[in-house]
Amino acid sequence: MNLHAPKGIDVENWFIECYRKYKGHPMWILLGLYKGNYNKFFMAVVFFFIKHCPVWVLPIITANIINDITSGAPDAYQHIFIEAIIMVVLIALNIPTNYMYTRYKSLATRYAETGLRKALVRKLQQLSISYHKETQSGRLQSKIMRDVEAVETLSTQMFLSILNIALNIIIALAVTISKSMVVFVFFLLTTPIAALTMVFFRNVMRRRNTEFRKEMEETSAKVMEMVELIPVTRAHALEEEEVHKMSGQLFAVAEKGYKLDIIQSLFGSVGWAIFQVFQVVCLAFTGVLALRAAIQPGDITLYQSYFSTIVSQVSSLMSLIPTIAKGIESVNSIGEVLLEEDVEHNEGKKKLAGVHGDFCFENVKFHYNNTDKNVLNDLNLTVHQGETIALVGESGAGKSTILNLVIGFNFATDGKVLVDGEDISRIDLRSYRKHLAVVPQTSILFSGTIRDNITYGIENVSEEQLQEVVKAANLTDLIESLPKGLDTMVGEHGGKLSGGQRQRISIARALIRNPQVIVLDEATSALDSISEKLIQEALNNLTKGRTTFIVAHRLSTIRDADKIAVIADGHCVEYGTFEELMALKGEFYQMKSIQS
Ligand SMILES: Nc1ncnc2c1ncn2[C@@H]1O[C@H](COP(=O)(O)OP(=O)(O)OP(=O)(O)O)[C@@H](O)[C@H]1O
Repeated sequence: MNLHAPKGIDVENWFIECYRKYKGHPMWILLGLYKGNYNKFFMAVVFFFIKHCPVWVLPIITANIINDITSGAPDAYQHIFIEAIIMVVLIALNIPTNYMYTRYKSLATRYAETGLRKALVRKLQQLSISYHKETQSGRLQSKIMRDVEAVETLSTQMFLSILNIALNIIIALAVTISKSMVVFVFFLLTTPIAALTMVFFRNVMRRRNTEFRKEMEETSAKVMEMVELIPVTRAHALEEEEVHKMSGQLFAVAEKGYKLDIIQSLFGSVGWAIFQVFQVVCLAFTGVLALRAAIQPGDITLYQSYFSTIVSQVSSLMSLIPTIAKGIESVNSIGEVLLEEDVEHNEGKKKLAGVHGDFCFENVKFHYNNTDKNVLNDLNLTVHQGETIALVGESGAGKSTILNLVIGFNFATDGKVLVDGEDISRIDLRSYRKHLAVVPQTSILFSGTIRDNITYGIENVSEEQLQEVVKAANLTDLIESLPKGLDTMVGEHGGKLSGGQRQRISIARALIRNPQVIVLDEATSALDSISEKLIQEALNNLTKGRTTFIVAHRLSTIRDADKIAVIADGHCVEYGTFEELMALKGEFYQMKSIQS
């Protein structure tokens, strides 16, 4: 395939620059997206012109042939023969030129489409985690797929459909002017009325169609709900009531459908009839002109055909308006992401060759962007290399927020978080995170094999290394019980595995990176004692000798931790070992008593 980047252009950066440069001018942006591809568009236009020739030439040749017949000239046979040959050649040319037209058009638009999607994908990878938390993933997905497609449609409409329409109209009018000024004026007067009438009827039908579609969508949602509710309905013996409720909805759809059928048939036939009446008026008008010898009889078919072309092209042009509006909306919607400034900046910051694992929170204050309320308030905490610190506290106390500061997803709004004495906000986070592993509360697996999920992002992992990690994460029994072992597909989001198994794969993923720092948000879901033991052993292997931050829920984790920090009101209210805090008989002691 010849789908390659235009020479000398860094497409992804250019797209962002283009959006910045032409902000607020979607049509310029649209043009800019095709930089480097204009020659392909030009070629597409040339081939389009050739391929489309028969449409314009056929009415002329038909008229000429009729005129030849009616004139009874001696060389009429010869003329008919030559004109037929010209027509056949033009028709035959349509096949190769159509191929060339599609090829050039597709190469230009598909490349821009892919480039735009790639620029969006890269931008999503750069945007801050806060941005992603605040933005619905469905909306972002729709921008990458649907909006880019709408932009592609818009380009095709703007550069080719409109060109097609314009050429059709211009050529029809030009030929008409060259042959008869009277018919040209007739066209000018009647076409707008005919086209507007057609658009009016088309729009009414489209509106009715939309209403019907919405009713259908609502019905389908209700059917889904009914099916999901069947066990509850059955348990309460409410089957008849449900059938009654559903049948009301089904009749409502049927009624809307009936009205739609009637209106469509009525408006469809009225629209058709009006158009035909205009055609008849045109026929009668040109017929009278032919009778008065103002035009040749054969030209009647030519004008009939051009009149029909012009009216349908003008109404198509009007129908394009909603698609164009939707496309412009999509150009802007993509810009919202490409121009978003909430990105992680690493350029020029200190790159870390290694991480020792000492952390220090100095008077850290933190509030989320969308609120002024401090979640962390003068938090002070020191964690030494190799220590495991368990963060405990009530729900909403700020434990996960602390983990986010350790990962560098968020930064202190006041105070400092130091990593090996270096302010984390001055560190190139990509270099820092190479030495960090995160085990989230809900293990995130992707559809692929267990092996892919464990080695995610790491190349050249030896089989011995992998086996070691599998053993340390307590996965040996699970892997051996599967016919395909490590190469078993885990299903979408690891759906074929249990929660405990997914968690151990997450732990193995962390282990294989051999990190110096571990960030662990323990799962809150209850596990049976065997599962809990397997995970605890795996965790012990993982955290050994590494600085570990744990949001702890399990008694065993809290006991094993080197230090426990009790978080309340945004700061650390108690700090010490399990025994020390129990002896203190303070907040931690109370929490433990309630849990017990
Ligand atoms: N993105 C956000 N925007 C605004 N407020 C947030 C955001 N994320 C968390 N918060 C708020 O910050 C506070 C601390 O949340 P955090 O998730 O750190 O608590 P937690 O101690 O981890 O709670 P849990 O144990 O329930 O997970 C809560 O009041 C929460 O509502």
